[in-house]
Amino acid sequence: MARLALLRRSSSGREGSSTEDLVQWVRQQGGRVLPAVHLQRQNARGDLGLVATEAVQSGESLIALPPHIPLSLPIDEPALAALAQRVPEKLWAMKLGLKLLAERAKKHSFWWPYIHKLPERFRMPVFFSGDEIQQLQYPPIIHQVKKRCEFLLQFAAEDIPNIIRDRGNDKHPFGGQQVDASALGWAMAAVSSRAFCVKQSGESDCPSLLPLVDMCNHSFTPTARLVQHHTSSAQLLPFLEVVAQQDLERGDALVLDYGPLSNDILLLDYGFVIPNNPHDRVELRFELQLLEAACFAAGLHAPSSFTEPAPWQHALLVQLKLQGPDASQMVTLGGKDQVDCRLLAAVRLLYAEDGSKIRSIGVEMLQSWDAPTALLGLANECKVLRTLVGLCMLATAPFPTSISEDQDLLNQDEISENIRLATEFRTNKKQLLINTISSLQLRLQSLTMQELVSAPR
Ligand SMILES: C[S@@+](CC[C@H](N)C(=O)[O-])C[C@H]1O[C@@H](n2cnc3c(N)ncnc32)[C@H](O)[C@@H]1O
Repeated sequence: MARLALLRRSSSGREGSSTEDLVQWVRQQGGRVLPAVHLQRQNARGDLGLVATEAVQSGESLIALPPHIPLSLPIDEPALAALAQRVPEKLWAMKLGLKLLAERAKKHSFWWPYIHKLPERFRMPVFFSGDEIQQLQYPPIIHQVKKRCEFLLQFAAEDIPNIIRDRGNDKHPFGGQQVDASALGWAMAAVSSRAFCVKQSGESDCPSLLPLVDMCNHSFTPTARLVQHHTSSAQLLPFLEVVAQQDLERGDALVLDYGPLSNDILLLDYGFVIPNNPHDRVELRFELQLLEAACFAAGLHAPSSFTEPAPWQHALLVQLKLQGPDASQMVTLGGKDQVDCRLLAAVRLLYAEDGSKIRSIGVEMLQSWDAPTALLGLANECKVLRTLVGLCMLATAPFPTSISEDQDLLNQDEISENIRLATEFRTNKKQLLINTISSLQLRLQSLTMQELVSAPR
């Protein structure tokens, strides 16, 4: 796969300028920034973040933006709008990214003080080399990264030249400047890692870049929150506000919760991962052959239903949308519930001898761990748990390195940032599977105890 060259920008960028410029610009534009709020460099890489330099009380307004400051859709220029229409809906960040690129190309863009403060490089895996992408070791994410790279390369090589040819050079969407796959990748990464969903006047949600607010880093235990006020554009303040979520001490970071995001999304869209992320999962495609292999891995004999489900079992798998024309076969391992509820129900029903009990308890209940006793009997539930453990073991197979090998690599100072990120990503996935195996085994132990207690003497 072709590597996207790192973007070179003509301006001096964020490294050459004061962190106060952006705060001053927001104030000049009618925004409010509490004097205690400061933009600071976080590390040698030049990453920025907001901190409180004095104590702040919970509920205090930290930043307030008027409605004209956010950079958001729609796109007014026809050539750019036509280009944005060619972007698939799920790559929404690219649509706003096109507008960001067009503004960056303008000599006197209103948003220049903001654009100039954006990072020059991003750490998302679309900027990795082919080998670094392979180091992620997790097929679903490798697939997504390759698709994004292909899109960027194709959009730069075909869609942009086609629009310029159709519309003429005088209506060039980027003011005559050449935009290659690397520049597109920069814009998509800038938007995906910084845009917030904001309600527009028509009440529809719209991704928007919020200058200064987007200098808040992420935490699942945030110290601040974003509040949107309903205001007409005639009213100046406040439109969007960052409010202290708790009392802040001098030196506390202003961190927002970006949402319940998995490490897949954090890596692809933000270029970082969170260890023990409660929203992370491992994805699998539901296939009976895989479940059969999981039985064997768990040392169980797979009943014939695993190769040929009875008609009533097939009907229930269709109802769970794991088989049939409307099937969506992606299921997950990990998280609070340990496994996808549809997967739990499927394994339970495949081990059941007849459908009468399931009909009485209902397919909803079959998907839940909440029943006080084993739903279809202790023997059934033990086999279900062992099969799910076997499935987790199989899910570790695509990872060629062990967690301890990953740790050894992470302990080396000289590894590149990309390899470090890829290794952190894959080791977290493996840890998630190990945690899931432990939780399932704990359930199994407690069931075995119940079985012993209830067994006739
Ligand atoms: C909305 S921006 C926040 C400001 C950013 N630090 C900057 O220098 O412009 C989001 C980016 O900040 C970084 N970031 C935010 N929260 C982070 C976290 N908890 N751990 C690591 N990086 C984080 C990531 O690079 C992410 O793409």
